[in-house]
Amino acid sequence: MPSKPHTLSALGLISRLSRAPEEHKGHAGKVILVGGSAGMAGALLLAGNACLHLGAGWTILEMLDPASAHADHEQPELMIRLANTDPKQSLKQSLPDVLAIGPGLGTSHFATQWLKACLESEKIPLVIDADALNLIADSSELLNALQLRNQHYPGQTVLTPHPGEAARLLGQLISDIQTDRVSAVKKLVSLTQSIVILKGQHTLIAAPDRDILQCEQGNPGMGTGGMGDVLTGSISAITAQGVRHHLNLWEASCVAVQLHASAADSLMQKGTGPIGLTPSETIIEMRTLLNNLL
Ligand SMILES: NC(=O)C1=CN([C@@H]2O[C@H](COP(=O)(O)OP(=O)(O)OC[C@H]3O[C@@H](n4cnc5c(N)ncnc54)[C@H](OP(=O)(O)O)[C@@H]3O)[C@@H](O)[C@H]2O)[C@@H](O)CC1
Ligand SMILES: Nc1ncnc2c1ncn2[C@@H]1O[C@H](COP(=O)(O)OP(=O)(O)O)[C@@H](O)[C@H]1O
Repeated sequence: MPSKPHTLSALGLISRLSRAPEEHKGHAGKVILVGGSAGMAGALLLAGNACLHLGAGWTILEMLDPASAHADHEQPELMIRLANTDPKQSLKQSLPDVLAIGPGLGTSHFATQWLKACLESEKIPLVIDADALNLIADSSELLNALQLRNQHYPGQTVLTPHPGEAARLLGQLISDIQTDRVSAVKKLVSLTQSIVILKGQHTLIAAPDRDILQCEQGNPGMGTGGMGDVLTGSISAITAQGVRHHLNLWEASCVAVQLHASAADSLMQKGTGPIGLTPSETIIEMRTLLNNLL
């Protein structure tokens, strides 16, 4: 991998998501997103809303918090259910095209069981975010399971750490990560053998045997809780459509990162931000940009 990253330029791939007249929801794929423990249901709802608005055929939320596991009247399209106490069995029955775990997941024993089941799941794309990354940082058993998954199914797992999560994974300080982000993303790839999206200003995307790419879009208006959850839902939706529209997880991740940051820039140009720019507004702007680029 060269030390100077190339510029991310992935929006041209969006035309592959164009829909033929006969297509139905089965062609857009089924996504299961796991997270939403007590007090953090919003994180999973944001990821779910992004997934729905970016085009997944079915969006299913496995919500860990019983008090939040009910239909959302604002967004009844989301299939929200209480996370099953037998995650392995649940995943076997649901047959998702894409799995994502982390937004608002927490670090409970139940959260760990779900993460284990996701890491041991069959060969489907897996997005790992937020607390799921923190759990891996704290457990050599989970890290081994992640490495093993990548040995069996290379290119099927993407991690989306912000600098805080990256620091925990590498056992470094956030300041070390930010001083040399290219070196940090290389270390994360080497440690996990995954596709890695190191978020923050000038997000980096890297993977084994690929050039490192740097996103030139984005702005500090994106510094609002929930913005990363939107990215997780977006990667999942684009990957799910990619299964039948010839976009792999790497390509879908590149598209989602650039679309996410470009939507935030577009909103800022219109005066919706940087101050007060919300993740929910960003989802709707991403949908508009995506449809304009088909
Ligand atoms: N509506 C909801 O329910 C929401 C729920 N959420 C859920 O909350 C859970 C906790 O997740 P979290 O990310 O808020 O806290 P955490 O992992 O402790 O890291 C924060 C620290 O990391 C750093 N840092 C981050 N970005 C950085 C950057 N660009 N550049 C540099 N540093 C950066 C920074 O450290 P500092 O610089 O302050 O030392 C910051 O303080 C998780 O499950 C999540 O899904 C959220 O999604 C929000 C919406
Ligand atoms: N100054 C910035 N410039 C560009 N992008 C930013 C900036 N600050 C935050 N972002 C982006 O916003 C998102 C924040 O994600 P994250 O920290 O995981 O949020 P949360 O955990 O609250 O959902 C990431 O995509 C990150 O790249």
